[in-house]
Amino acid sequence: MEVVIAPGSELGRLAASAIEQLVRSQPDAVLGLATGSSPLAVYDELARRHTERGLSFARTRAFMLDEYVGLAADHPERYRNVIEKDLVSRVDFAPGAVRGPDGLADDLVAACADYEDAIAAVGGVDLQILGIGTDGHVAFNEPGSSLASRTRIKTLTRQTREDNARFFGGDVDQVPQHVLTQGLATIMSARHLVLVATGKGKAEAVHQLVEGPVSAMWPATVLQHHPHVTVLVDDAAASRLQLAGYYRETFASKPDWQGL
Ligand SMILES: N[C@@H]1[C@@H](O)[C@H](O)[C@@H](COP(=O)(O)O)O[C@@H]1O
Repeated sequence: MEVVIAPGSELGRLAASAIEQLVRSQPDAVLGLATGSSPLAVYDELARRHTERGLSFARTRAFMLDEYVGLAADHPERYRNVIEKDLVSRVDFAPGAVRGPDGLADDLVAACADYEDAIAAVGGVDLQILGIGTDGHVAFNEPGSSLASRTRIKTLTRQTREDNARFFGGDVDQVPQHVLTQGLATIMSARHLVLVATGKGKAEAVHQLVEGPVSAMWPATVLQHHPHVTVLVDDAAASRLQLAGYYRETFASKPDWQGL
């Protein structure tokens, strides 16, 4: 696991560079997209590179991590609509190239299985962008999630609904209780995981993710078993890391050509 501690403004550029390198060398790459505030700087930077440098996603496919169950098709907080606004509408993905779990399906269990099949059918995700919840969830894999889980229905914790209430006018009761989410094993199948976390509120989750014991109580800790993980954090999110000095030194002495 590589930990990079850098100013918030730099984190988006680092993640975007990893994506640019992948997409330029492999235009039909498969990306994994996350919603939430953490990846926004990455998406802003990708949109800028698309406009200014001609970075194209015309042959790239993408899969989203998760979706609320039951939000109307035109609800602004439906993750499919959020990613459309934050990234898809600003670059040049082909129609239908970006997919998410169908939180409006009549048969949610079948929709989860179909989603797993769709990811497998394109050969899996090459680079997955991730955020992390204050309770250590990734996607919507809440504490207690099986470390071997696949895409399925989950019930959100009160904590996550309170954290996400800011997107629903501050009203926690408007945040759906149920979601469809890629499982931890689904996420672990991606070839490169790039997790972005900023702010003091994420410091304990980041400490557990990088330095804690692997446990379903902090679902993100399963990433310690993945061979290629990049954790991009600002100073505040890094503030509880015990080996912060070592991570800083390691990154400072890394040759440029190595990439993330
Ligand atoms: N399902 C999403 C996660 O994918 C995201 O990583 C997390 C953190 O969100 P944010 O980046 O807004 O703090 O919360 C949400 O619940």
